Amino acid sequence: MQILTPHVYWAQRHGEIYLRVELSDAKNIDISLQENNTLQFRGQGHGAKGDNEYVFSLEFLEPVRPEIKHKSTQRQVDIKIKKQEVRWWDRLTLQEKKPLFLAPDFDRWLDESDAEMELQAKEEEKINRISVESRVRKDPFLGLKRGYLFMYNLVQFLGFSWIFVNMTVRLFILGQDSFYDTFHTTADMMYFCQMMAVLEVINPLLGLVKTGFFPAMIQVAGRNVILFVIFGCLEDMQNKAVVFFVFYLWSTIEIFRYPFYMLACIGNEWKLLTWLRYSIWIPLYPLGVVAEAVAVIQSLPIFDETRLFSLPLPAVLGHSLSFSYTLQVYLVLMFLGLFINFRHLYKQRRRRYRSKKRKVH
Ligand SMILES: CCCCCCCCCCCCC[C@@H](O)CC(=O)SCCNC(=O)CCNC(=O)[C@H](O)C(C)(C)COP(=O)(O)OP(=O)(O)OC[C@H]1O[C@@H](n2cnc3c(N)ncnc32)[C@H](O)[C@@H]1OP(=O)(O)O
Repeated sequence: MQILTPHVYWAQRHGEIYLRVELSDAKNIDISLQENNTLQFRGQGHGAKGDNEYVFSLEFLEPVRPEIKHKSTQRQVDIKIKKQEVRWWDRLTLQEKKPLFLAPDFDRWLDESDAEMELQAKEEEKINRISVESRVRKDPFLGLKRGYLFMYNLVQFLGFSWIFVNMTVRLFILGQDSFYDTFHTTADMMYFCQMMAVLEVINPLLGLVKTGFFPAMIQVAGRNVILFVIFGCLEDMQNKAVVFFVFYLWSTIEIFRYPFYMLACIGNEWKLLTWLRYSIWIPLYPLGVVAEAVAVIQSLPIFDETRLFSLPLPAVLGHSLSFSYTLQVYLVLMFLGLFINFRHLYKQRRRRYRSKKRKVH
């Protein structure tokens, strides 16, 4: 039997070296690490020169640990060696000239920065796993909390779906005429959903969800001002077309957001739904704010006329201060709120897609 050298392919990570020896059906494999940090391989199998005994040795650039793992498959022998120190090597062998039988393993090859990202992702995954495990262990009410959130999201989903379907069907049947009685046909359900939405401000305070308190507060307070003060208190506003646009924009986002949360509660994800949840706010949010601003502007003369919620003033300053002035300040706050929440949602979107990308590597 001739003694030959097999083709060997290599790749590294910060902590390990991977060797792939092109030897199929290998047997009598003997791998050892010599004192001079040299790996000796001997084995019989089918290589480039047919069935033979194949041998090679590699003196590593830096010290490696003596425990060497290997696995022989029908196609190859995989060897995993741990580096003594976790760091990137410039090359594999001490001798600068690469042995002829050695080549990079492009199936496993990563350059240093990619390997660093992989390492970071693994580390993050480990930390996440540990924190999830410790949360599960520490929190005996986790099941109850998830159940509550699931039910909350389900109820909101059903509520907003009802509004959305109702408005869509009416739009198809009645056309533009449906704009003017949106409030009378859907307001009760919208009142219910928006009252329930107050829980979205309470949930982060109780630590039930990771949402920021301020973005949730801006969102819920902003909508409730429009629904309960502008539409709810002014009958003249209730049959305006703007109600249709406001309700339609609100319910369009929510029929995707709540099912997304429901799936998250049961540890599931549907990629298309995730994309919709983290994308359609981009056109909808500014449109929603514009629709709400139109509603506020349309309500200003009505508040001036009816003097509803006007602030009594001392006689020298006039009769009373119309609520429309408060609403003009609110109009400015609305665009500030738009800016804060747009930035928040943009960050949430980036966070979601950045961590997803890392997981893929
Ligand atoms: C200071 C005084 C202010 C007074 C107000 C003055 C200004 C008001 C102006 C307001 C303008 C509002 C305009 C608006 O009404 C117009 C519209 O809505 S138009 C329609 C489009 N709208 C939208 O797209 C907004 C929809 N709303 C939201 O997205 C949220 O309400 C918001 C708080 C803005 C952001 O949500 P969140 O921070 O929660 O982001 P995530 O969805 O990524 O969630 C973070 C993690 O928490 C988990 N989570 C959150 N909620 C739940 C839940 N209910 N159940 C289960 N899990 C939940 C979620 O899964 C995420 O977890 P992970 O990171 O692990 O994935």
